[in-house]
Amino acid sequence: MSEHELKALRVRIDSLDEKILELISDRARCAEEVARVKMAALAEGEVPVFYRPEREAQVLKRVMERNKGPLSNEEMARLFREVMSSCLALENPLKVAYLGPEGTFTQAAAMKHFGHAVISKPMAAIDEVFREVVAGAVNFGVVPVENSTEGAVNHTLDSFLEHDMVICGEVELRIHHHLLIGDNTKTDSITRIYSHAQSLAQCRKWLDAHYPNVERIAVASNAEAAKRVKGEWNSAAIAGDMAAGLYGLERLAEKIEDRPDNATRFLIIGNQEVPPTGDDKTSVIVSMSNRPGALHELLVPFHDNGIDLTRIETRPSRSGKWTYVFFIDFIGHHRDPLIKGVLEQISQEAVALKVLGSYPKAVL
Ligand SMILES: O=C(O)C(=O)C[C@]1(C(=O)O)C=C[C@@H](O)C=C1
Repeated sequence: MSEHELKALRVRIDSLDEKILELISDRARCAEEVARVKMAALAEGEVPVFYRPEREAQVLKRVMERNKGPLSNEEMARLFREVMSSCLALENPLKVAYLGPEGTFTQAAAMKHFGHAVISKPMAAIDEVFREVVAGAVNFGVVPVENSTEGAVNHTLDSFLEHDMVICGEVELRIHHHLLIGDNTKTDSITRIYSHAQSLAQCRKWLDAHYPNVERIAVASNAEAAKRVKGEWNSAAIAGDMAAGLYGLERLAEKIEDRPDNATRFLIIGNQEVPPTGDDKTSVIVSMSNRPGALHELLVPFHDNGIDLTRIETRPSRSGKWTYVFFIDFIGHHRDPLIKGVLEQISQEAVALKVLGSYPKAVL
């Protein structure tokens, strides 16, 4: 390509950027107007709701449907995600707590869901994320709930039994683990590998094949593992891109997870009910009496009404030894008449039924 051609293309890019800049500013001014309208419509004592996950899901879906390339739908939606995040911050910046410390996959999930224009607060444990939301110190919390290789995150499920919380959204994140080392690491003398227990489990086969005799040490988070490696010459960590970047570590081996489709699902918890979008999921907790056929009775109404169950998990209940509660996720919104009917049917048979929330299916 000649210098002349390159120059001409850059002039075109500059002119397009000016237009994009103007359009983004117009959009931001529109969001400011939206905030004004929302405030004006408030009844006395009513609290304004600036964040509208159902609307955000619609905006992102529309972008993906209309996108003609060359950028992929996901890439384009990510750009709009950030534009919307900045527009919302103009209306009212959100405070979001997540399972920290900085550099965890949960932080990456929080950024994927809310964009970067939020005030984020790392918490030391899942239960603390719940408490922070209950106390009203933040608007929303982000916690992991299941991994495609290792299954349920029991701390999160159990926290729902203790706190009254609304699930306002879900995020799915592809999890890629790397073996990370610091500037001082002697690669032929590695005697210990740090990571979170779930990540060690997700890379078990790779570790058996490549580092069979190296001690595996479970620590509180992948970010904590990365932090430790910085000060030790004989250790490595298993963690993701965010932790590697944060602590300036090098990738000795990339994408070492045993399953290439390894993914984790996270939930957004808050106090805000989310209206239907037409493409929603609902999560409920049900406890049944301990008698033969109880689980069958619970599942029949879903089957009879053709409702798609996406997940069912059992946890010990807090009310007695060998009694259980079921966490069930299914497609639909609890305000849909069909779902309403099914939930009424179930509550007649159940000891207790609690709707944890209906929320838009993950868009990205
Ligand atoms: O439509 C709204 O209610 C807005 O506040 C605007 C907007 C946006 O930028 O599109 C911003 C924040 C909301 O979470 C949803 C959408």
